[in-house]
Amino acid sequence: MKCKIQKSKITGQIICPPNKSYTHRAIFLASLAGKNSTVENVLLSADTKATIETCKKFGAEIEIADSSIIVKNPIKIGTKVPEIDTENSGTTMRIASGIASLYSEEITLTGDSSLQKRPMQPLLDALSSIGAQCSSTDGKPPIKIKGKIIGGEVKIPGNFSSQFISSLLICAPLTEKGINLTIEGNLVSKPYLDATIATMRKFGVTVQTLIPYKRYNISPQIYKESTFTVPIDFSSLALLLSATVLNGEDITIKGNMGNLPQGDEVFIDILEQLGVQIMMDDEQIKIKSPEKLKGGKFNLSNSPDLLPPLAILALCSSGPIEIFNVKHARLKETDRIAIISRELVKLGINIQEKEDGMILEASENISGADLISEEDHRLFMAFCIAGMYVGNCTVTDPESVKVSYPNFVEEMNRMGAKILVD
Ligand SMILES: O=C(O)C1=C[C@@H](OP(=O)(O)O)[C@@H](O)[C@H](O)C1
Ligand SMILES: C=C(OP(=O)(O)O)C(=O)O
Repeated sequence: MKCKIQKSKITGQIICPPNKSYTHRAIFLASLAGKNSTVENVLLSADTKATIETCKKFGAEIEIADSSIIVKNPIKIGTKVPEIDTENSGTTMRIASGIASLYSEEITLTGDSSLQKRPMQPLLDALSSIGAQCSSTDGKPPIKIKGKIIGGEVKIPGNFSSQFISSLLICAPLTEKGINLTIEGNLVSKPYLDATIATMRKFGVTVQTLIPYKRYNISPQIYKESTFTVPIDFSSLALLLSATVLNGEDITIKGNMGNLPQGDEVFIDILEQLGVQIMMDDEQIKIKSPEKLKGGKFNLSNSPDLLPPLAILALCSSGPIEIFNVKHARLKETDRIAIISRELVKLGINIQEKEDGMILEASENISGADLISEEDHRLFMAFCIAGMYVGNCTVTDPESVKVSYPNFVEEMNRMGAKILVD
């Protein structure tokens, strides 16, 4: 499928969707805690439904009521678990692998064709070092894990994905000895580790930070019942803000900002650096954009999901936008550095692709094109927003939005966008 996009302006109010990363974490931890643990304001999307289904396969009994989920009975470690399919969700696959290693029976975890290209080996090596038997084809899903891990000293490289470390942190308290974790080299996507630790704390488990982003100790503990409220998603907010900069007239974005760590909050600073004025409080955000942005250099090591919404802002920048330190964006649903470089050039943006990022500068000749989003939700949404600015575009794979922002197209059209799904 693809959609046709005409030049269009959006206006009015929009509610930012709930956070995907916190929804995943809270569902897993509520499922480990049980006893009517509740997650409120959940994001119900394909990825988070994959997490709910995964927890059910681990034996949890979960009820969905409007925008909440309630865990009636917890994950039963030790029961027979059927094959788990985490579909397109890297977060589900990585966190579920840690939980699977707590079982003595072999568990198979698989995913869709995109997930089958994403790395797992560093996590499998770490789990193997404390007693799991793991196998895979080429270090990628499908994988088989047979525990059970007993805990102890674990080392893991930090330069692929913070999700491996989140996975180890989450299963650590349920091991016999607990885990002493050392992260080797520079850790990418650091704020996601803070998000994991903050969620664990809300479910009654303490992580002892010996050296931030380097060494952690987690003693044996149990997850306690809790009620967790999910804040808005700053990665989705970044897309809405880019849409507002490029195409917005008097937009108010609403939602509970919360006070939990979210690395993608840095998009607000990035916009300010580009020359945008921000007016925000705990419940809403409005912006005022200049005719042309200033351009600048941006380190996205801690916030790789900002790459698509930032890259499209080159369309209205007078100076170049340079993005660096985000090589790990090549390991997402697609190689986002390669696909953005390949596609945005079709609109008339000059792009210099680098191993760890890119430099983008709009040419004099911006014009519509047929963009291929390779079924990557963040690329689809960013390309649509670019299409609304440029006009006369088509973008493939509108159904991919189900992963993180299921009503994105409807919401944009409600506000005045002209996105026609074929
Ligand atoms: O833990 C998480 O919720 C996530 C961590 C990040 O991945 P990496 O740590 O692999 O960079 C991010 O890109 C992803 O969208 C969600
Ligand atoms: C990379 C992403 O998620 P995941 O790793 O969970 O697939 C994303 O949402 O951009």
